[in-house]
Parts: sequence; structure tokens; C-alpha cells
Amino acid sequence: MSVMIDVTNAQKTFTMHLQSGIELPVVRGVNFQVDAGECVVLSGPSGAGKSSILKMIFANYRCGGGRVDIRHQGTLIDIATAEPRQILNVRRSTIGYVSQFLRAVPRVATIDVVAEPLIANGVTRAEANDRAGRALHRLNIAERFWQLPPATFSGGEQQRVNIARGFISDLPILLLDEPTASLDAANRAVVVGLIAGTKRKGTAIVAIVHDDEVRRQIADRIIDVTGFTAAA
Ligand SMILES: Nc1ncnc2c1ncn2[C@@H]1O[C@H](COP(=O)(O)OP(=O)(O)OP(=O)(O)O)[C@@H](O)[C@H]1O
Repeated sequence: MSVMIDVTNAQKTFTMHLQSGIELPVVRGVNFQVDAGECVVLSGPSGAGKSSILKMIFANYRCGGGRVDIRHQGTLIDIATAEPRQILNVRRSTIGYVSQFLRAVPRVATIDVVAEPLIANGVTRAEANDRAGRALHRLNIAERFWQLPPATFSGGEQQRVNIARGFISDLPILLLDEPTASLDAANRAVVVGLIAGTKRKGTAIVAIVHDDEVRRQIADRIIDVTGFTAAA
């Protein structure tokens, strides 16, 4: 199995510049690897640092130390020290992040929100729309909604649009932050099926999931992040 994510001794401390520079250590000594086709679930109580670790892997948060190696086009790249342009390349073709909430450009139709990552990777508009439609259909978003912007959709509908967009590109690494939080049982099952199919294609997944049943269904390995929680 090839290692897709290799986190070595990573740490994160927030400096609160508006509060006299108070230092807030969150995690330290973060060490784990994720192989192709494997789903690792991060567990631990609220505030333990699960989302912070996910954001360090996506380079949304800068590591205070250590390495976060990502396999990008066959080569391991330390995303913790990568240049912004390299980070954008890695995000375009290697690593996707599905947050709990949809952040879409206002007034853009749902079908275009979902198709956009494919268009950015050079897929034709016709094929991108076709694949976006199939993804929306699978996630039970009725066709009459496809031309509407998702801003007025319910929380669960927006989350499903977000999932359709996040899974559409078949990227080699996916980070999932509570992908089923607002979903009913039927749609949770759809997402579990999507994750299983994505794993079979070799995607490495790191997920945060609070639902015990979903966690049991998707996790190959559970990492308790309290082992990395930094003492204040
Ligand atoms: N941008 C930030 N600025 C300052 N502190 C932050 C920031 N992001 C996270 N933290 C702090 O880091 C700690 C860990 O937060 P994080 O969101 O990673 O925890 P979590 O385990 O994902 O929690 P939850 O399950 O509640 O989402 C918290 O104490 C939080 O306040």
C-alpha cells in the first residue's frame, strides 16, 4: 500500500494577537499515516483538536512544527512548508476537503457549484454537467432544484450539495469534516456508500464523524486525538 498522508511530529499553537499574544497550544506530537484506500477516523471529545488536524493536512492552518507529507503526483510534498502555488496545485488535483457547511458563490446554480471542480480540471462543460447531475441525483437533490442557487436550501440539502461537489473529482485524498451531521438515515446511507466506493478506487480518507453507526461502517482505523492534545 502506498502512504498518501504521513504526519510526523506536527504541532499547532494558536497565538491570540488581540488578547496580548496569549498562546493556546492545541495539539503536539501528531504522528500517523494514511494509506491509499484506507479510511481513518479521528475521534476525541469536542475541542480535542480533530478539526485543527484536518485543517493542517489541508494547509488551512499552518503547522507550528513537524511535517505533513502528502503524495502529490507520485512525490511526497511537505504541505506544512509548501509554497502557496504548490498548495493550490495539490488542492486542485490531489486533496479535497468536505466541510460540514457549503460555502458557495452567491447566485451560482447548484449544478454549476457541483460541476465547478471538474471544469477547473479541464473537463468539458457537457461532461461536467452530466456527472454533476448524476451526483445530485444520487444524493436525492431533485432536478427542479438544480438551476437554483443553494443559498436557500435546507441545512441537509446544502450538505448534500457540498458532498456531491466534494466527491465528484475522484481525488486521491479526501478530508471529511462531519459529512453526515445534518442528514437523515437514508442520505447517511448514501454517503456511507459513496465513501465505500471512493475507498475501493484507492482514495485515502481522513474523517471526523460523531455518529457511532457511520463511524463503524466507514472506519478502517480510529485515531484518538486526545493522545496529541497539548496541555495548556
Ligand atoms: N482559528 C482558531 N483560533 C484560535 N483557537 C482555535 C482556532 N481553531 C481552533 N481553535 C481552538 O483549538 C481547540 C481545538 O479545536 P478543534 O476545532 O480542532 O477541536 P475539535 O476536536 O474538532 O472539536 P469539535 O468536535 O467541537 O469540532 C479549541 O480549543 C479551539 O478553541
